[in-house]
Amino acid sequence: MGANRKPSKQGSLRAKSLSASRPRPPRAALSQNLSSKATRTVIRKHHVLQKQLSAARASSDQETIQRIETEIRETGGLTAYQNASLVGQSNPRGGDSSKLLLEWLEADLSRIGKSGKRLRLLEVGAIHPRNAITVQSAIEATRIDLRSSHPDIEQQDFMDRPVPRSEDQKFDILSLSLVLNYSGTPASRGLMLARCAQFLREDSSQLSGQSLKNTTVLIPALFLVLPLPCVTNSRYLTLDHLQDIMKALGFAMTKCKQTQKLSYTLWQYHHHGTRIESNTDEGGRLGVRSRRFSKQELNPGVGRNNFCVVLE
Ligand SMILES: C[S@@+](CC[C@H](N)C(=O)[O-])C[C@H]1O[C@@H](n2cnc3c(N)ncnc32)[C@H](O)[C@@H]1O
Repeated sequence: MGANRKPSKQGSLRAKSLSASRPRPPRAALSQNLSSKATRTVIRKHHVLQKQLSAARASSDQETIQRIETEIRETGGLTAYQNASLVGQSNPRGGDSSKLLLEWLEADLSRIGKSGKRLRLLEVGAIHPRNAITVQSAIEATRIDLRSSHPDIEQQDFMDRPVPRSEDQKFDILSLSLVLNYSGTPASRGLMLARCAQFLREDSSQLSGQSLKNTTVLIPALFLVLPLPCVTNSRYLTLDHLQDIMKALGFAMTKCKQTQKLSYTLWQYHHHGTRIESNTDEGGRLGVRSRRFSKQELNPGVGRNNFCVVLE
């Protein structure tokens, strides 16, 4: 599917909470005594506590920080959250989101595969080391997560990962599937998106061994998966607004798919975003200023959620 600024479900007035967007768990989960209701409760509770923790940290409220940290521990912490999320990666729920990423990148992958080279991919928020990407020989994957459940997953906060200093250390593909919505504040989400740009190669065309100009090339690319209500039922974010933010960071949306629960998008990185705009001061001197996106009510109404991304 090609880029589509207004997919059919965009702007739907049906009120949906973010937690309702979590896909239902498979039978296997039920046999592990993790009912669909329990799964949703664990995920929702963890998100609420993370958000409260971010707010408490922002105001340096030590007492509240300690209380919330204790509550997170007592409710099973990141381990319980990841287990509940793993249920969502199973086939009955729609499965592993990386399958769609590979489908979208099929042409690029086949070209790269023929050249004998490999694309570098960074998967942020990898709760499991095996997914569709594992069996794709044209991809060399690096996996990170706040909590690693396997030796093939590096335990690391993406926000603390050192920014690559050379093009060689950068990636052709970044995957953030259900990770941006984990970030607790609008500003931290903006920072996370801005950070993605710093990890992507400015030009992936050298990989094919020949010029890729005049062909459909989607890399370097960011694969972003969000719960659908983040972009269809938020007071502060729409897909159009997200595209404006991403454009300022140097990204253009090339693919978009929306299911009942999730929004999948692919963004090609163009390196020169509009975030830094040239301007002149009163004396006519040329300077630069950073383009800002603040919290702005775009979609008023009851029953909406408050998911928001700002660029400060
Ligand atoms: C809901 S799970 C998503 C897992 C998987 N990507 C999927 O699509 O099903 C979110 C994961 O992202 C991880 N995560 C959130 N923020 C992160 C960050 N800043 N750096 C690394 N991992 C992060 C969490 O620890 C959690 O394991």
